Amino acid sequence: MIELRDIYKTFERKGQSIEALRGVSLHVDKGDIYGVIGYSGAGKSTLIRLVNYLERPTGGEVLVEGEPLAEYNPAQLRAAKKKIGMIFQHFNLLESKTVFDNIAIPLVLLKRSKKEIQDRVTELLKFTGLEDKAKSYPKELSGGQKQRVGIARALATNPSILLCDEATSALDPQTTKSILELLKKINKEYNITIMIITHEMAVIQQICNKVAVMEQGEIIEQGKVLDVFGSPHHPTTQSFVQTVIHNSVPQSVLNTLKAEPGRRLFRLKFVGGTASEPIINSLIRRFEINANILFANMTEIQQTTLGTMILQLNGEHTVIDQAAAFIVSQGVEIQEVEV
Ligand SMILES: Nc1ncnc2c1ncn2[C@@H]1O[C@H](COP(=O)(O)OP(=O)(O)OP(=O)(O)O)[C@@H](O)[C@H]1O
Repeated sequence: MIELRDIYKTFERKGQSIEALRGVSLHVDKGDIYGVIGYSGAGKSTLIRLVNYLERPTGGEVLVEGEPLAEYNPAQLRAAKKKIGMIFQHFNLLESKTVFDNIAIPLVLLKRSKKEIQDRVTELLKFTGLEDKAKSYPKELSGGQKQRVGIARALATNPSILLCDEATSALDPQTTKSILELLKKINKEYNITIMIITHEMAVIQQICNKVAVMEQGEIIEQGKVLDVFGSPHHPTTQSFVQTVIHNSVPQSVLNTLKAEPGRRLFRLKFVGGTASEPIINSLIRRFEINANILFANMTEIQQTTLGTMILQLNGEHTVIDQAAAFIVSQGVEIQEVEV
């Protein structure tokens, strides 16, 4: 659907070269909600702007639905771009036009008939929950409503891809949630593939099925959201994941544990069904150990429960080893934490 092959992008400014992207490859399948996350300056905006050819790569290939955009003449490129809608952090609405007219802009540019424009805009106003705002001006709308207008405008030409550039960064958490729900609905009901860039892991958690983590122009980790959240490898990914899944033991607790020899600490990870199994109960019944749950947390990602637990086990060394092996046999990942 969208393929970036070994993309390089260098900006030249005041005699200086800035390498915004360095060998980025990624593949977005039809139906994906693909999230790209990274700190400021990682290269996310540059990357998403390459997909609809607002930027051209210095090296590498961009394929959208198999089409090599670099080889297209301007007319072909315009036709290809019709399949791609885009929404922005600051909405980019025309203040002098009503909501209806803002949504109609892409259709007017394509010289569609009045009737067609009326029908399509009316449908989109309904879909985005803006029926009563058709005659309002952007300055009369809340941030969430403005973004709904931006979304309706992006959908006007029936695109197959929707690109979202920090679409919820200017919104409060509740409004963010409702906009993300709308994006999910667009993905499901209109079967539109979505690519979203963000610096908030909560956005990835709420709607994406796949994620790529960027740092300094490179993708440092990518995969299914559940896999990346469950086992983040790179320290930057780990720190993003920690913003939504708190699984580290506070230093003050670690300090008290140091004074207790013979006790060992483990981090457990439960995925899906194992999260609801009474494993700790079985553990205490089977082995001569004491178990102390220091921390436990459950998160839902892609309709799957991901649980983490910090468990302190007290008993004989070999018995604790057996208990740990039992936990593994129950399909739970376990890792000893050094204190
Ligand atoms: N038009 C440009 N001219 C020169 N340098 C640019 C240009 N656009 C981006 N850059 C540089 O490329 C790098 C990546 O920028 P980019 O905006 O893609 O990052 P980002 O991850 O989207 O960051 P942010 O979240 O702050 O927007 C930065 O060092 C930036 O200064």
